[in-house]
Amino acid sequence: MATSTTSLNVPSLNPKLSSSLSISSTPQFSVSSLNFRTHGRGTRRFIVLATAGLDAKPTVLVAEKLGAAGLDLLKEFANVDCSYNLSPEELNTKISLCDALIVRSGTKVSREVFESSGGRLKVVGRAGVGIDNVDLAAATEHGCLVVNAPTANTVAAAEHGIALLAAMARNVAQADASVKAGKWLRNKYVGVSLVGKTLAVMGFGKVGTEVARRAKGLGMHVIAHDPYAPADRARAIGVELVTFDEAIATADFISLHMPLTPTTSKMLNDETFGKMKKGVRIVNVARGGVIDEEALVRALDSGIVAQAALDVFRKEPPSPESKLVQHENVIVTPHLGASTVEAQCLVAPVSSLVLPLVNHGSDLRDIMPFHVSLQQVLSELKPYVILAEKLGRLAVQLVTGGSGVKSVKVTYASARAPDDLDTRVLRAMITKGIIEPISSVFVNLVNADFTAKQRGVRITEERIVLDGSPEAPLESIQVQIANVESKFASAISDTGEIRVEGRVKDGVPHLTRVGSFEVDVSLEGSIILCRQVDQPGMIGKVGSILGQENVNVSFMSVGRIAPRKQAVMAIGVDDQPSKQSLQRIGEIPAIEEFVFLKL
Ligand SMILES: NC(=O)c1ccc[n+]([C@@H]2O[C@H](COP(=O)([O-])OP(=O)(O)OC[C@H]3O[C@@H](n4cnc5c(N)ncnc54)[C@H](O)[C@@H]3O)[C@@H](O)[C@H]2O)c1
Ligand SMILES: O=C(O)[C@H](O)COP(=O)(O)O
Repeated sequence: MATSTTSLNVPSLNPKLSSSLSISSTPQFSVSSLNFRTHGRGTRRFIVLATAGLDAKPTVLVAEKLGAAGLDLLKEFANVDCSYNLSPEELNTKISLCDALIVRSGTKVSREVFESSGGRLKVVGRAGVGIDNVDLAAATEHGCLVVNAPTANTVAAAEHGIALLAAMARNVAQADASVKAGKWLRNKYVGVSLVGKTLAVMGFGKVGTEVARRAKGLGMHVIAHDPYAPADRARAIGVELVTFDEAIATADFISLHMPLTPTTSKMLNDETFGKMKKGVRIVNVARGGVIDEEALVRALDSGIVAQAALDVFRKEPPSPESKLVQHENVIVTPHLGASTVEAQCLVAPVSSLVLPLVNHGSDLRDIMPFHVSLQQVLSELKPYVILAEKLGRLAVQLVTGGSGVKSVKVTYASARAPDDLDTRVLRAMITKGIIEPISSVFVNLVNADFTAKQRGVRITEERIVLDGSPEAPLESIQVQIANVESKFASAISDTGEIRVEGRVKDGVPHLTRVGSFEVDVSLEGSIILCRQVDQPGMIGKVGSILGQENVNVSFMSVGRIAPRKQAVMAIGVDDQPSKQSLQRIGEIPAIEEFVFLKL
C-alpha cells in the first residue's frame, strides 16, 4: 500500500492534541518525531504522523520565503513549488494545481485565488500572525482552512518596536546616512531621552505587552489603551490601562499594537492627531492601515508629531516617492518586525500543520480535540453556528474599554436532551465572535478553547431544557458578559451583565433581546441600537436620516418596557452610515443613547 506522510505541529495547534494523537497507534498511523532547532530556545520536537493509504503527495505552493526548517519538512512529504513574487494573475493560475499555499504578509490571498483553485486548495498556512491578507470569508465559503502562527514572532515584533523607538529618539538612521554621505553633524542630530517619558502602548495584546515590559526596563512610564484587555494583566507589570483619549493626550511616545480591523482602520487621523501632545513620537509595527498616512504627513509638517518610525504601510511596498517615506522626520523599515532568524525558525513549522490538514481537512475529526460531525454542522446547526458567532461579535462590541472581557456565560434553550445536542461547535463560534474582531488571532474549531483560555476569557455554558418538540436543535442562545461596562447602557440586564439573545427564524439568525429589551432584527449587515423615549414618529426620523444617505434599512424593531416609556429600537442596515448620519441620529432629542454594531 502506498504511504504518504503528514506531520502535525502539536504545540502550536493545540496543547491537548498530543493526547488525542495517541489514537495514532492504530495500524493506520505511525508516529515518529522531527526536531527543529530554534535559535536560543533549544530544540522543539514535532510529531510526524505517517498516514497509510494516501496515494499522492500533496502539492504545496510556497509563495514567500519560508525558514529552512519548514521548507525541509515540506519537501520530505510534499511536492513543493517555491515561487516568490508571483503577480496576482500568476498566483491565480498556479493555484489550481496546488493543495496548499504558504504565505507571509506579502501575498494577497484574495477571493479570486480561492475561485481559481477550482476547489483543490484545502489549506492556507500563514507563516506569521496577521491574516488580514487572506480573504477569510472566501476561504470559508470554499471550504479552505487557514492556519497561522499567532505567537511565533511576538518577541521579534516587540524587539523591532523597541529598536525603532530608540533609533527614532536618537536619529540613528538619519545620522548614519549623513556620516556615510561624508558629513559630521553632531549638533543637528541631538536626540531626546526615553527615561522618564510616557509611552502609550495602543493594543495591549501579545506584542504590546512585550513592548511595555521592555519600555519599563528602559525607565519609561508606560500606559496602555486596549478596550478588551483585563486591567489586572496590565497592573501585574505596572502598566495603567487608560482611555484612548487619555493615552494619546498624555503620551510623549505612542507605540501601535492593535490589529487592523474596521474599528482600528485609520484610528490615527486628523482628529486624533489634533488631540495629541505637541511633539509626540509615533512607532508603528502593527499595520499601516491603522494610520491615515496623509493625515500623518500633515501632523508631521505642523509639528504635532515630531517623529515617526514605521515598519508597516497601508500599501506595501509604499511608493518610493511617498511624502511619508521621504519625510526627514520619519524612519522606515520594510515590514521587518518578524524578520529575525529566530522568529522565522519559529513560524516555519506552520508548514507542519498544513500537511495533515490537506489530507484530513475533509474530515476534521482526525485533528480536532473533539469529534464533531461536520455534516451535522453544515446542515442542521448551520444557522445556529452563524447565530452564535454573530451574538459573540455583537456582545463584545457592546463592551466599553477598561475592564476587559473575562467572564462569558452562554445559555442554550433547547427541547433536546442534553446528550442530543453537542454545543462545542457553538461555543467555539461564540469564542470566535468575541475574540476575532479585537485581535489578530484566527479562531477556529481546533483552537477556540485554547485561545479563550490564553486570553483569560472564561466561557461557561448552561442548558435550559424546554418542553415541546425537539425538532429544532435550539430555541435560543443567550450570551452574557459579566463584570464589564457597556457603551450602550441598555444592553446591561437586570442582573448587571451585558446580555444579547438570538433565535433562528425561518433559517435566518435574529437578534431577539438586548439587555432587558425584546427586539427582533435579522442578523445581516450591521445594526444600530438606539434607546429612546417611546413616541410616535421615531422610526420615520431615523429612517429618513439613513434614507438621505442612501443607506438601506433591512429591518426595524422597537422593544419597549411600556407605552411612552423607554424603548430600544434595533435597525438593521445593509451599508455603513457615515459618522455624520450617526451623529445626526444621536442628536434626535428623544434618543438617549445609540451604538452602531458591525456583524
Ligand atoms: N511588523 C510585524 O512584522 C509584525 C509582527 C507581529 C505582529 N504584527 C502585528 O502587530 C499587531 C499585534 O499583534 P499581536 O500578536 O500582539 O495581536 P494580539 O491579538 O495579541 O493583540 C492585539 C490587541 O489589540 C487590542 N485591540 C483590539 N482593538 C483595539 C482597539 N480598537 N484599540 C486598542 N486595542 C485594541 C486587542 O484587544 C488585543 O489585546 C497585529 O496587527 C499584527 O499583525 C506585526
Ligand atoms: O503579521 C505578522 O506576522 C507580521 O506582520 C509579519 O509578517 P511577515 O511574515 O510578512 O514578516
